[in-house]
Amino acid sequence: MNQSVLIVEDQFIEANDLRLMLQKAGYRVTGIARSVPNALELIGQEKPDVVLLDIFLKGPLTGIDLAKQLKEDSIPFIYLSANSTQDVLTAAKATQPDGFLVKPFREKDVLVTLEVARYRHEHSLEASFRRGTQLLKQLTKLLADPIDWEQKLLHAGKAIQPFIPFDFMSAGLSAADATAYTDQGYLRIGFDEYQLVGPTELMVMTNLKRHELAALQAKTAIETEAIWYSEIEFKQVCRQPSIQKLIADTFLMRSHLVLPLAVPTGEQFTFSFYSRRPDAYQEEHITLFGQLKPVLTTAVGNLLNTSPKAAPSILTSTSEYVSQSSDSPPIPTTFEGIVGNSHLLLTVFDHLSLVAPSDTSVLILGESGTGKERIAATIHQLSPRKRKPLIRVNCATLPANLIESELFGHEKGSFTGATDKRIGRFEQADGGSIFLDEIGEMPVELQVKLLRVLQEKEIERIGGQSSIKINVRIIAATNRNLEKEVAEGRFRLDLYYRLNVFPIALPPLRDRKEDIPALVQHFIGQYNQKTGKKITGLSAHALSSLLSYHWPGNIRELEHLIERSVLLTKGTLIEEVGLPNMGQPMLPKTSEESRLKTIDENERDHIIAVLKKCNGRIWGAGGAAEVLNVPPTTLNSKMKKLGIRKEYLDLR
Ligand SMILES: Nc1ncnc2c1ncn2[C@@H]1O[C@H](COP(=O)(O)OP(=O)(O)OP(=O)(O)O)[C@@H](O)[C@H]1O
Repeated sequence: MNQSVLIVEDQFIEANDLRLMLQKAGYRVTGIARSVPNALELIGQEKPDVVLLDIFLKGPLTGIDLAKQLKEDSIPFIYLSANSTQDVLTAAKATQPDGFLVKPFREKDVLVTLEVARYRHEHSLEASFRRGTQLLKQLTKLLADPIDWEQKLLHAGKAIQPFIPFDFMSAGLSAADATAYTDQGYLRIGFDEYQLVGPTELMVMTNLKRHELAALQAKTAIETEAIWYSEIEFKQVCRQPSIQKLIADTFLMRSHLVLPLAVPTGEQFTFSFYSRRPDAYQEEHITLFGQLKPVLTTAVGNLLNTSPKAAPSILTSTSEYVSQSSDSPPIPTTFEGIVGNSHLLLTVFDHLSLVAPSDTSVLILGESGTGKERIAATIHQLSPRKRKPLIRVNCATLPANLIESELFGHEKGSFTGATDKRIGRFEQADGGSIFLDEIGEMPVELQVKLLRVLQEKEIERIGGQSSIKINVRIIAATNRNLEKEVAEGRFRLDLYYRLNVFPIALPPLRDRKEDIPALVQHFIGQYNQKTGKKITGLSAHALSSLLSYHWPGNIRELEHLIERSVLLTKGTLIEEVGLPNMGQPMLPKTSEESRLKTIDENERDHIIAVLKKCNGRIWGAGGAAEVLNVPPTTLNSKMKKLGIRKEYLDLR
C-alpha cells in the first residue's frame, strides 16, 4: 500500500507544491492542515504514516506543540523549516524529529528524507520492542532467584539501567497515610557499582532525623500514573519540600521518572528514577515500563512476602544476570583502557553496552581527544564481530583523489596509476567493522556512495563491472557539528540521518573534571612503565591547577602533559605541571623554564608560531605546511599528537 502523508503547512503554495510532488512519487496525501487543531482533526480521521510539519503555523500553537502529540501517538514526523533561530531549532530538536527539511527544498531531498524517516522509525520501533523483550527475559529470571529482596531490587536496577538510565533509583510501597519513609535507594557510584541508600543511610547523608524524614514523606505527592519530568518541570516539583527535592538536592539530580505499580495486595509500589542529566527521561521509558508491568507486578507481589534481610552498604557486581546474546562477548563491568567514573562517562558506558552487541551503525560525537577512537575499538571488541578486523579510515588525512579507491578499491587499469587491482577498506573489513574517523571531512561526492553502502550493503570497485556484497558494521566519528555541516551544505542530510541511528556523545574533559585524578594516575602508571620511573602522583598544587584548566585538547592533551611531566620529574612526585596560559598575555619565559623545554614542547611552540603567522591556514600556498615544508597531512597528525587545536590559537 502507498505510504500516506499529512502535510501541516500554512503557506498555501508551498503545501500544494508538496502535495503534487508527493503524489507524483506515489505517496497518498491524507490532507493539508494549516493549524495544529486542524491537523489533530485530520489525524483523528485517518492516522498518516508520516507527517511533514512546518514549525510556524496559523494560530498560537506551533509545529513543536504538535510534535509532542505525534511522538505520543508514535507517528514519525519531519520538520519543514525556513531558516529558524537557534532557540527554535533547539526546541524542535528536543522533540526528536525523524528528519528535517530546510526550505526551499528540492524534490529529491523531500523523497529521500521521507524514505529515511520511515527507515529510522521502523528501526526504532523494532529496537524498542527488542529492548522490551530482552529486559523482560532478564527480569523474569533474576526476580525468581532465591536471594534477599534488597539484592533482587539491586539486580533489577542493574538490568534496567541500560534501558532506563539512572543515577539514583528508589523503590518501595507508597501510601498516602505513610508514617515513615521506608524506600530502598541505590546510588550509582561506578559502571556496575551501587551504594545502598536506605532510610538509615539517607538520614546520615542528609543529617535529618527519622521523624523529619517521615514529615517529608507525608508532604510528598504520590503519583498514581507513570510520569517523567525533564529539568525545568523537575525544578517546579522541587519548589515544595518533599522526598524528591531531598534526593535532588543531596545527589544533584536533574530529571526524574516515576513508575507506579498496583500490586496484588491492593497496595501501590513505586519505582522512582533520578538522573543527573537534564533530559534523561522520555515517553519511550513509560512505554517500555508498560511492557514490563506484568512481570514486575508478580515479582513485587512475591518480594513483599519475603522478609527483608540486611544488605551490605556497598554492593558490587555479579553480572551473571545481565546475560547477552550467546555470540557476543559478555559486557564487562569495567571497560578496558577507558578510565573514569563521572556520571557522563557512565552514560557512555550504558550506551556502549546497549549498542555494542548489535549491528547498528554508531556515530561517535565529541571534541578532538575525547576518546572517540578508543570507544570505537571498544564497540568492536564487545561485538560478535570481534574476531574479524576493525579497519580504521581517517577521512581527514586521505587525499581527496585517493579516498574513493582507498575505501572501495579499484580494478587494474581503471585509472592512470592503477597498475594493480586494489582491495578497498570496506572489503578488508568484511565480516568486521569499519571505523570512519572524521566523517565530517568526507568529500560530498563520496558521501552519496557511502549512503549506498549503508542502504544496499554493497560496493563497487572503481572500474568494476559489478557490485560486491559486503557485511560491515559502520562506526563513524566526528568532532564537527554535523547538523551545522548539513545546514551549510557540506554534509548530506540523508547520510546524516542514516549514520545518526545511534549517536554516542563523548563529553569534553572540562565537563567531567572529577575523572582527572584517575586519568592522571592511569597515565602516570603508563609512562612509569615506559620510562622505568617510580612516580607516585601529583602534588596538591599541581592537581588543583589541572582541575582549574579548561582542557581544549581533552584527554589527549592531559596524556601529553603527564608524559612530559613524568619525563621532567626527578623525584617521585610531580610538583609542577606546565599548563599553557590560554587567553592570557604570554609572559617572557624565565631561563629556568626555557632550560626545561622538551623537544616536543619546542616543536609545539614552533608550529603554533607558524600557524599564527599563516592565520591558522594549514593547506595551500602560504599555508603552515608549505612554510614548514611538510605535507599538510603530516602537519595535521603532528598537531593532533601535540594537542594543538586551531580554534585555540588566538589568531587576533
Ligand atoms: N577514558 C579514557 N581513559 C584513558 N585514556 C583515554 C580515554 N579516552 C581517551 N584516552 C586516550 O586519549 C588519547 C586520545 O583518544 P582518541 O584518539 O581516542 O581521541 P579522539 O576523540 O579519537 O581524537 P581525534 O578526534 O583527535 O581523533 C588516546 O591516547 C586514548 O588512548
